[in-house]
Amino acid sequence: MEFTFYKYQGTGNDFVIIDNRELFFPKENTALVAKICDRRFGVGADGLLLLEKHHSADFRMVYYNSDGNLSSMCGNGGRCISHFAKFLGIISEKTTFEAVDGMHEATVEKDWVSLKMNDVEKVNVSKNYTFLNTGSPHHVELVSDLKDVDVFTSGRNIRNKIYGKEGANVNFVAQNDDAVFSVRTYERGVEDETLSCGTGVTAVAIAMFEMGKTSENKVTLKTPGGQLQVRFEKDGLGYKNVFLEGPAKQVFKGIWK
Ligand SMILES: N[C@@H](CCC[C@H](N)C(=O)O)C(=O)O
Repeated sequence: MEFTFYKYQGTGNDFVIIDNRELFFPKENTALVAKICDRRFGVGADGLLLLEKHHSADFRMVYYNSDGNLSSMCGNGGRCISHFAKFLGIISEKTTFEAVDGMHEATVEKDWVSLKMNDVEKVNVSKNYTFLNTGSPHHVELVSDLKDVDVFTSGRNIRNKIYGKEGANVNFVAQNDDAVFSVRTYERGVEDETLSCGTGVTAVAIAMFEMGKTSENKVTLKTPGGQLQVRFEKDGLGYKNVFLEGPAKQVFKGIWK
């Protein structure tokens, strides 16, 4: 099977994106998705995104983790696919699209994408960590030695021992300044540390506000792959008008054979 694909990265979280408006892609073929995402036998990516037609919105986003399975919302993927929709001429600057967790709005200005995330209903703060869902489930834990954390081993243990079969993504965080945090994330479905996670940094920003670590509602998140901004409004027990903002880039185009 031969088809054109595009490779994108958003702060180092990388994706293969395919224009599937003609519905040619075999969506049930998880082995093919995993092979495309394999860094030695395929293109290599943290995930694969399909752009499809939608009856009322600009497009639909279908997201697979690199293990080949469909998953929950991907924030950096949402920013990259919005950039791709502009590249295809489906949208100009602003878009509304549907993802697995519902409708999203985004604005694309050159290689900078602002993505509206879903409202967060509640944040569970416990003694050693905070858990919340920003479209995907996230464990957030403050650490004193971020650069020395074994993200793979500790992240995998937490993902499996606390969250069981369904799992969760695990974010380790250090505070740099009042509204600046560094984050390293173990991603479920990639089963490794990635260079950045959009729903993860969104979860970190909100968790830090909820825990009283910052009083700012616009937070800078530094990841190993680059810098993102998250802004939000507190709304009762939850959060609304949550925006994830940062760079997204098309890095190459290829033919899968
Ligand atoms: N990289 C993503 C998160 C993708 C989903 C996650 N791996 C999961 O299965 O929960 C992001 O940028 O949000």
